[in-house]
Amino acid sequence: MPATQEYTYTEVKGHNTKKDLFMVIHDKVYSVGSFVDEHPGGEEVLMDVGGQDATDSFEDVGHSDEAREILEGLLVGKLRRTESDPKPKLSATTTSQTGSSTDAGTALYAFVLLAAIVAFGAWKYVQ
Ligand code: HEM
Repeated sequence: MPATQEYTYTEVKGHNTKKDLFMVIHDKVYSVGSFVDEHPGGEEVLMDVGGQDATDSFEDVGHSDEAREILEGLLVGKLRRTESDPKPKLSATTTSQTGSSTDAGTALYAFVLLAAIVAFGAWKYVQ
């Protein structure tokens, strides 16, 4: 099947059995039936997201490049969204990165403040 084939969300939903399992990751449609038994993370998790958008589940695990290569081999087409379809899922990475940069900023601020106090103490000491 050519990778340019388009599927609607309703069509993807119809493929939710172990042998005929479709899932959507980053708006692309994958047919994972042949891989279910080989998945190192087990068949259960794949069945849970069968016929659905699995972008979050797939990215949350932090799959390796090898996993992404396998994924490309399972590609059957792309998703054609209609008005009533669920919105595209965003990767959680962006949010957590913003969080950690704020933490780093706070730590730097505290460090500079502490260094100033120590410098002031040292200056007083030598007077
Ligand atoms: C067709 C899509 C998927 C492919 C090709 C795939 C492939 C793989 C591969 C190759 C691994 C071994 C570790 C690695 O290389 O990263 C792995 C591990 C894992 N996968 Fe997936 N995966 C897919 C979808 C999912 C989904 C939707 C979930 C849902 C939660 C999931 C959960 C896991 C877990 C929990 C592990 C860790 C297993 C362990 O280390 O014990 N995977 N997957």
